Amino acid sequence: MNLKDKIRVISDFPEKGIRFKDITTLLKDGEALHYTIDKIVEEIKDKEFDLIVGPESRGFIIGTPLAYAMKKGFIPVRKPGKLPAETVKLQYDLEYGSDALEIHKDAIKPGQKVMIIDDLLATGGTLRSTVKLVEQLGGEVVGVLCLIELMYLNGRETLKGYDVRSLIKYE
Ligand SMILES: O=P(O)(O)OC[C@H]1O[C@H](OP(=O)(O)OP(=O)(O)O)[C@H](O)[C@@H]1O
Ligand SMILES: Nc1ncnc2[nH]cnc12
Repeated sequence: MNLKDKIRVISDFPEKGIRFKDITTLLKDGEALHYTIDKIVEEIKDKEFDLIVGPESRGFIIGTPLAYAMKKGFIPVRKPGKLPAETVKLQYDLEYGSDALEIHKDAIKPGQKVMIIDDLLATGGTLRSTVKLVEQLGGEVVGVLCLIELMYLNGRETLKGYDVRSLIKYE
């Protein structure tokens, strides 16, 4: 299956000049969704880790079924004000705009091994912040996996030294 064919590209959303990679067309296709999660499992099965961490909101969509398939716990990293217990917070820049992310302080025990998952790597701001939040709690990031990588934005430059993998690349 060619997963790129399942992704819809929408020009000038949410701003002029952005070519938005819309995964809802992949998600609504049961075969494609199943195949996607299986492919990610295959891609990271050489890694040993305790937890999967995913940023809101599309990181939840990919990260939770993956955690289920691999029998790992899932930790949500959320936009500010959403998590109910004590958190640590980080500000970051995006391809369009800026935002902040939070994680529960007690989500990860020092020394636990973490795989970070998201749907898409653009500038790398989101995943870089997610890495920092995990490390602030003493977690060890063993890898970063994104379904889609926008190569032209060089997001992996912000993640130098980490094992960054992606399934679908846009040049
Ligand atoms: O590499 P970056 O430049 O940080 O961009 C990538 C992030 O942008 C999108 O999320 P967004 O913040 O739009 O939130 P959403 O998942 O709730 O739509 C996408 O799901 C990634 O998390
Ligand atoms: N071009 C893009 N398409 C979809 N999601 C994104 N998040 C950041 N940039 C994006």
